[in-house]
Order: sequence, then structure tokens, then C-alpha cells
Amino acid sequence: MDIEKGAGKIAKCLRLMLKDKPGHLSSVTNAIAQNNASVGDIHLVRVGRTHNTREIVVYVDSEEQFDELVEAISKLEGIIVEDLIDLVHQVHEGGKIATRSRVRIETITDVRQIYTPGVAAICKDIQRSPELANKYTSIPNQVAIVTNGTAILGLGDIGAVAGMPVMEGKAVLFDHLVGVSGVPILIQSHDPQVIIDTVLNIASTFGAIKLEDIKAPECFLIEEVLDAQLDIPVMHDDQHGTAVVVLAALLNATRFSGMMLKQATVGMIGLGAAGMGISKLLLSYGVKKVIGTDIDSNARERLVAAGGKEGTLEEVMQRANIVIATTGRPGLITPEMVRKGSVILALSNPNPEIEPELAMQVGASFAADGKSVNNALAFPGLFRGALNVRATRINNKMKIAAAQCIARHAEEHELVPSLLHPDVHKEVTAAVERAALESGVIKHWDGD
Ligand SMILES: NC(=O)C1=CN([C@@H]2O[C@H](COP(=O)(O)OP(=O)(O)OC[C@H]3O[C@@H](n4cnc5c(N)ncnc54)[C@H](O)[C@@H]3O)[C@@H](O)[C@H]2O)C=CC1
Ligand SMILES: CC(=O)C(=O)O
Ligand SMILES: [Mg+2]
Repeated sequence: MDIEKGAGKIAKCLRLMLKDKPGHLSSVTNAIAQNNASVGDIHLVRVGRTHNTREIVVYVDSEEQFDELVEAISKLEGIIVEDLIDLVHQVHEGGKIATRSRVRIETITDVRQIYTPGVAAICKDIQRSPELANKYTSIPNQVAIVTNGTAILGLGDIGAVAGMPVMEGKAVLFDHLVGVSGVPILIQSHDPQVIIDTVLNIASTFGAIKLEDIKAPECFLIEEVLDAQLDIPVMHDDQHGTAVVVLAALLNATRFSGMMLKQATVGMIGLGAAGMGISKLLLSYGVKKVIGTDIDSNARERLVAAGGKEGTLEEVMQRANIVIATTGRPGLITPEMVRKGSVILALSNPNPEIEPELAMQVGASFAADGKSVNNALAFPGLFRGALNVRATRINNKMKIAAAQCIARHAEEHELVPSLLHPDVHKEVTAAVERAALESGVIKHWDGD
């Protein structure tokens, strides 16, 4: 089901008993339309003598709107609301991922091959030639998804365990979109050195390390040290995955509005992990004017050190042609602040600094939020491509190649393609592989 395209953002499900007579289902869909909600999937779950039971998914903007809709439907003649199903909690029951075997076991001979005694021959091969781990184990297809829970989406420091559903979500996307096994690693520490040491000690299990939802400024040091010490790719998704998808969105936004990205004034609101990752990639792409604000003076200094300028929130909103917000503060951008014709990417999740519809109503030329301009468009292909060619790192050339590829897959007047675009992740993978090969960050590549 396509939540992005639904009128509302929240998917809800009602189980209804409807009299088996013409007109009852349409009275329900009418009530949904009258309450400004929209209809998703409809499943017939039970056929009775006088009544049928159907589960109907509806998209709403708020819990209040859903309550009003349920009340309206309960008053309809011939309809009984049997249950309200919470789809989000339902899909999380039991967790979203599991380790599954890639081999079948049918006989005891199979057991003796995959396990002892057969397996010992493989162990000894790898002991003699460690390189063979890439052929005979799952290591080169496994990516650690490492968090300490300090910046889970825009929810703040809620702890690593509370962040696990996000890490599992990233693992599901890895598997579904590019066949990578993502393994969540929860680290119970705020100390960068503990995180560095923990990752260094477990890194040999993985083909790459994806840091996730670790707050600034600790995330910068952690990534820098791990990148220097490990010969596998280490990438903090909130910095670089986000930067790639933002660059893709801006390549399209500026093309549609006849602006030159490199000449535009880009305003950054929030200079944490995401804000700094975006600023650095835009500066290295050639954007000349990046002006940024943050409530933390150290963060503003970081931008200046990287080649940007600092300003107040008001200055950023008045001067920038393009505004990118990554503060975790819903509603921070008020309608009065929006400059006519500007591009607004309000990227905080789960709720943006300004709703895109509102920004457009008050004069933005393009606006998007963090669920459509989302690093999930970038990280699968970045890691898949890097793993495929055994790149030792993910460099700017690979990131820019990924961004250009994502931008090309958007439909006319779309900033970025759908996350479920049938080709985008395959094509990003190929673009990243080419860029890695061209920039020589390959440990060993035998060409097949
Ligand atoms: N759409 C996407 O793909 C992504 C979205 N994000 C979103 O960006 C937000 C920030 O994430 P991170 O950068 O990882 O967190 P972070 O904690 O590293 O950075 C947040 C920054 O915002 C600043 N900030 C907070 N309130 C502010 C205000 N009122 N005005 C100016 N600056 C303010 C903080 O001082 C901090 O520097 C989150 O809501 C997250 O969901 C992050 C990564 C990807
Ligand atoms: C998308 C993402 O990584 C975040 O909001 O933190
Ligand atoms: Mg994140």
C-alpha cells in the first residue's frame, strides 16, 4: 500500500460488519470521503449469512480525524464497527527481522556438510587464506547498523533499545531493496571511545559499517576514527545518506525552477549530523553560498570551518533560495517565514519543520518533508555498490554519482523518485560501483 500517495499520513484499519445488501460499502466510502480521509486496501475477511466482515484501511492526518471518522461510520445504518486495528503495532509484533538459513537441511548428510565435521575444512581454508572468508561466509554481505540511541529520528536521546525499531526498519529496507543483511548493533554508551572500540572489535563480522542516529558532535569523531582504522566502508547514514538524497532533490528542484544550484544561496537550519553532512556535500559539489543556523554555537562554528557562513534563523529564511531544515523541531518554520519562490526541504522525522502543503500554499516553489526526501533512497545503493566492488570507503565521488542517479530517476516535477521505484536502487548500485572503480578505493577486485 502506498502511504506516500494517500491523502493522509497515518494508515489506520477498521474491521466492519456490513449488511450483505447493495449500498452499505459505498456508504462507508462516502463517509470516509466526507471526513477528508482516503480509502486504502479493502479485504473481505468473513462472509456471513446476513453480514460480511471487511477490513478497510483509511489514511488520515491525525488521531482526532480518525476518531471523528469512526464515530461517523458507527452511526451508519447496517454497519457495525467490530474492531480498530493498529497496523503499525501489528507489523512490529515479534520484531521485523530474523536470521534465516540460506541452505536447506533434509538429511543428516546435509548437517555434516554445513556443520561439523564438514565445516572444519572451510575454517582451515580461511585460516590459511583469510581472503576466502569473502567467498565462504556471509561477511561480505553483512552490514552492521550501529547506534547508541542518541538521535533516534527527531525523537532525541531515547536510548539504543527504544531505537531498535528504526534499526530493524533500516535492515528490512536493506534486505528488500538490495539484498544486504543489515544487523542492528545497540551500544549502551555515550562515550565515543566506547563506540569506536566496540565497532573495531566486531568489525570483522561485517563487510561495512553503517552508523545510525548517533547525535552530533560525537558522530563526527566516531566516523572519522573508524573510517581511518578500518579497511571496510564506514558511513554515518544521517550525515551522508541524507546529503546524497538532498543533493538529488536539489538537482531537480533547481532544474525545474531554472536556478543554478552552484549559484544558489542554500540555508541550513540545524547543523547536527544531517545538517553538517548536507552542508559539506553541497560545498564539495560546488555550491558557493551556504548559510546556516543552529541553537548551538559550536555547531555554527563547524559550518564556518567547513566553508559556510553563519546567520540567524530569520536571516537564513530571508536570504536563502533553498532552505534545508534538520532540527528535529516540528513547526519551527512558520508560514510567515517562507520566502516566495524558495525551495523548502523540511526533513525532520517523524514530523517536519513545516508541512510541505503549507509551505507551498504560502509561496514555496517546491517543498518536501523527510519521509519523501529520505536517506533510504541512498543508503541501499551506496552500500550495495561499495560491497560489490569491495570498496574500502564511500567517498564524495561515489556520493555525487549516487545523487545524480537518484535525480535522474524522478518523474517530471518530482524532486526524488519513490523509494519503491523499480530500478533506482539497482542503478544507484551500478553508479556507485563505477565511481568507486574510477576513484581507486578498491581493496581487491578480480573483475567477476
Ligand atoms: N529525511 C532524512 O533522510 C533524514 C532526516 N533527519 C532528521 O533530521 C533531524 C536531526 O537529525 P540529526 O542531524 O541526526 O540530529 P542531531 O542531534 O545530530 O542534530 C540536530 C541539530 O539541530 C539543532 N537544533 C535543535 N533545535 C534547533 C532550533 N530550534 N534551531 C536551530 N537548530 C536547532 C541541534 O542543536 C543540533 O545541532 C531529525 O529529526 C531527523 O529525523 C536526519 C537524517 C536523515
Ligand atoms: C531518515 C533518518 O535516518 C532519520 O530521520 O534519522
Ligand atoms: Mg537516521
